[in-house]
Parts: sequence; structure tokens; C-alpha cells
Amino acid sequence: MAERLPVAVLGANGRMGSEAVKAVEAAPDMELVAALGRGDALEAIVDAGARYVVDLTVPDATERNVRFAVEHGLHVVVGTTGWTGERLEGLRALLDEHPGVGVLIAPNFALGSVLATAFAAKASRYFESVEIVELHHPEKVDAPSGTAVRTAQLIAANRAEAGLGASPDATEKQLDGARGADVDGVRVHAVRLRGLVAHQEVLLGGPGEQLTIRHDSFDRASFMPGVILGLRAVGEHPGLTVGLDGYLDLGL
Ligand SMILES: NC(=O)C1=CN([C@@H]2O[C@H](COP(=O)(O)OP(=O)(O)OC[C@H]3O[C@@H](n4cnc5c(N)ncnc54)[C@H](OP(=O)(O)O)[C@@H]3O)[C@@H](O)[C@H]2O)C=CC1
Ligand SMILES: O=C(O)C1=N[C@H](C(=O)O)C[C@H](O)C1
Repeated sequence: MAERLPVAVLGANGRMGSEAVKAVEAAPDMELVAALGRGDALEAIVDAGARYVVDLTVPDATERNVRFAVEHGLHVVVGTTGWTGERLEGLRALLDEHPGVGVLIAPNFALGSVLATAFAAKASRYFESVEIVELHHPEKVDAPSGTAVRTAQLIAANRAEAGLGASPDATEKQLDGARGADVDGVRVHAVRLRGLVAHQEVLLGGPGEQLTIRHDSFDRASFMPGVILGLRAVGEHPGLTVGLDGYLDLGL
């Protein structure tokens, strides 16, 4: 039998990390060799013989964790949010110094969400107006969600390619925040509501019509196939990949 992938999970006591621990333990081709929480020394993942790391921590910790893993030659699958353009550039430069190491930064591991984002980006060039509403559980510490930021960036890039600019908006007076956040010219609205897990709607409007592209994660189990897929593929994709779609042939 082939050697099992030795995996360490960071953020192992969190909502996502605890699910990832179970998913790795259940994967026949993987072995969970370390499960670290806040305050545990990162050296433990090296001592445990991990070759793959999953980071599901907090925006303030993820950059340090990922850089540590890359510097030690470990492949990393990252679900944590907070990866600004500047952080990504820094990581790209570090990866150039460590050829062969792969990092996947996946704003969303749910296949339906990855598809919804891809569909929305494609559709956005055919509609005059587009706005994003993301809806999450009230424990979420960041807004807007990483998924919404990524969706807005891809929409803006697709619209720019098609020669389209920002959606029309005659607003002259507003209460602060009433029109949401501006991400690359796309308005993003964040809802935090008890009972929700992770949801997103992209609203596309044209004369006399609306297309809504909605995805719902009702349970964190929805993210686990993507985490496992990422772990199986990351070693075959040296350098930085942003978005699980980078490992999927979506044909879009
Ligand atoms: N890509 C995707 O598909 C998804 C991504 N996410 C993202 O994943 C991240 C985690 O979300 P969630 O699980 O809900 O958050 P939680 O707050 O439940 O979990 C975060 C965990 O990280 C721990 N932690 C903090 N700092 C460190 C550190 N330096 N080393 C190790 N562990 C640390 C925390 O410890 P303590 O409990 O002691 O504070 C906590 O247990 C968020 O950024 C979220 O947006 C969430 C869902 C899906
Ligand atoms: O914090 C969460 O819960 C989620 N975070 C990710 C994000 O910010 O996009 C992914 C998903 O939306 C759940």
C-alpha cells in the first residue's frame, strides 16, 4: 500500500479545524500526525513528520503559519481568510525561494460555492448591474467574507475584460455603510444572523430582468471534500494557487 500523506491541522479546536481533523482521520490515504491549537509551538508539526499542513486559524495567524510551513518545505492548504494582495505577493516571493513547495489558498472549499463564483464571474459581463450579499453566522470575525472578496475581484476582472465598469448608482447621500463595501468597484453587503452557516447571493440586473446566483453551506461538512481534494493535489501544484478552481477543470 502507498505511504499515507502525513498531515498536520492548525486551528484544530476551531469550528472548521475540528471538522478537518475528522475528515483527515477518515481519509484512507492520510494520516493525522499533529493537531495544533492556539499557543502550540509550530515546531511540533516538523517534529511530528508532517509533510502537508492545513491552516484553519484566524486572519492574524495564518500568514506566519504558512510562511513557517513553506520555509520547512511543507505543502499547505489554507482556508483561513485575510490574504490581502500584499500578503499574497510576499508568499509568492517566498515560494520562489522554495521550488517544489505547493500552497493552495482557497477562500471557499465547497464545490457549489466555487461553481457559483465562477458562474457569477462569467455572467457579470452580460448584466449592467451586479451586487453581492454574503450571509454568515454571527461568530465570524471578518467582513466581508473571503469568498465575497474573491467573487467581487473575479467579477471586476471579467467586467473590465468586457469593457464594463462599475454598476450604475445615483446615490448622493447615505448613512455610512448603507451601500456596503466597495471591492474593486463591486458593492458587497454582509449579513450576520444566528442560525446561518455560510451563504452568498450574487444579484445581476439588466433591463426588466434579474439573475440570482445563490449558494448555501448548511453544514461545515460541505467544506471537507474540498479540503481533502486540496491535500491530495497540492503537492502536484508547486507555487501558489488561489482558489480551489485552480485544481478543477471547470471548462469555464
Ligand atoms: N475556505 C473555506 O471553505 C472556509 C474558511 N473558513 C475560514 O477559516 C477560518 C477559521 O474559521 P472557523 O473555524 O469558523 O473559526 P474558529 O474561530 O472556530 O477557529 C479558529 C481556530 O484557530 C485557533 N487559532 C488561533 N490562532 C491560532 C494559531 N496561531 N495557531 C493555531 N490555532 C490558532 C483558535 O483558537 P482559540 O479557539 O483558542 O481562539 C480557533 O480554535 C476563518 O478565517 C474562516 O473565515 C471558514 C469556513 C470555510
Ligand atoms: O467564517 C466562515 O464561516 C467562512 N469563511 C469563509 C469566507 O470568509 O469566505 C468561507 C465561508 O464563507 C465560511
